[in-house]
Amino acid sequence: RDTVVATPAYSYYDKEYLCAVKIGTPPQTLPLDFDTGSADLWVFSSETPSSSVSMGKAIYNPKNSSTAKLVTGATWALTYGDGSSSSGDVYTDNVTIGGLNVAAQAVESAQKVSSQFAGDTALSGLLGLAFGTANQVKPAVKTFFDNIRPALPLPIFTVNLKKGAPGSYNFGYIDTTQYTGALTYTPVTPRYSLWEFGISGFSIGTAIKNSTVIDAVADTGTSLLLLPLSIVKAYYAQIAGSSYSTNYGAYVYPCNITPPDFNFYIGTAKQVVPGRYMNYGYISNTQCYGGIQSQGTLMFSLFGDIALKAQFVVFDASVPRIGWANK
Ligand SMILES: Cc1cc(CN)n(C)n1
Repeated sequence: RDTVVATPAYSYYDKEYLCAVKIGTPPQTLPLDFDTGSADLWVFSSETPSSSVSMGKAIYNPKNSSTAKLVTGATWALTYGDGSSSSGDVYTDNVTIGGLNVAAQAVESAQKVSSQFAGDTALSGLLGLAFGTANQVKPAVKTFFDNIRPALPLPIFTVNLKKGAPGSYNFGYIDTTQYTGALTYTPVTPRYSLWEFGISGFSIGTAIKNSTVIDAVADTGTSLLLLPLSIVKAYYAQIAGSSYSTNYGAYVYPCNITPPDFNFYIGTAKQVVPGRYMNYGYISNTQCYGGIQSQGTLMFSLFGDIALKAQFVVFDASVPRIGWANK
């Protein structure tokens, strides 16, 4: 069964989830951040300035791989929603995830990385799982999922991230033991080549449902749950002692309080993000960084890891559609 373990890095607050990916011959294993919010597979490599490569970080060295081939003239450059960036050139090489192997997968080698990546001692790159039309290589290359898709029994992958514990990405099948209740599907509109879907409403704690359609993107590469400011304000209004910290540019709350659940609705199905999942880390002895924050000027809400770790999610490219279940 083609599954790969997703281990939380900085597991106190689950900043990101990393999966072991084997690249080259003989295989070089790198921990990559699987990101449904982007479509490039890029890695720290022997071409990355050593000043940007933290001690002990696994890198890809194409010179040590008998199956590596430079893609002459191909280049890439990425800037993510949080302002981080990277760029470089491109090789093809053997890439294996779980039991799945792609012989000539485009592997984007970083010749430049921004300070956020240089300062991240855990990850060795990203593996994009958004739609291939978002790939930033010139000329464009295929994502791992697009390459492996014809070999899968079903054109899907599932995401089962967990709070402070390893979860899993499964390719081509649904493990029905990974969730409770029913899976509820809703269409995906890949307007921006992203896994963009509509939720039919939300509720805070035990309050009744607010029926309002919200445009959202499921993004495993984003740590938080980013929502419209009006909803964020209504949420923190339920937490005595919470406030907006201009210092952090974020809502914070007293760590000794368990926040209310945040519930979102897929059709009529209620999907729960438990309040105990909302602690994104201590910023002092008493104040904690909230897992729900404002989406600001973004044209959609971002359902990042704070929401995803409470759910079992099916990313189904056949329609496309996305399926949600509590667990
Ligand atoms: C590195 C990275 C990935 C993502 C989500 N797609 N962000 C916001 N930053």
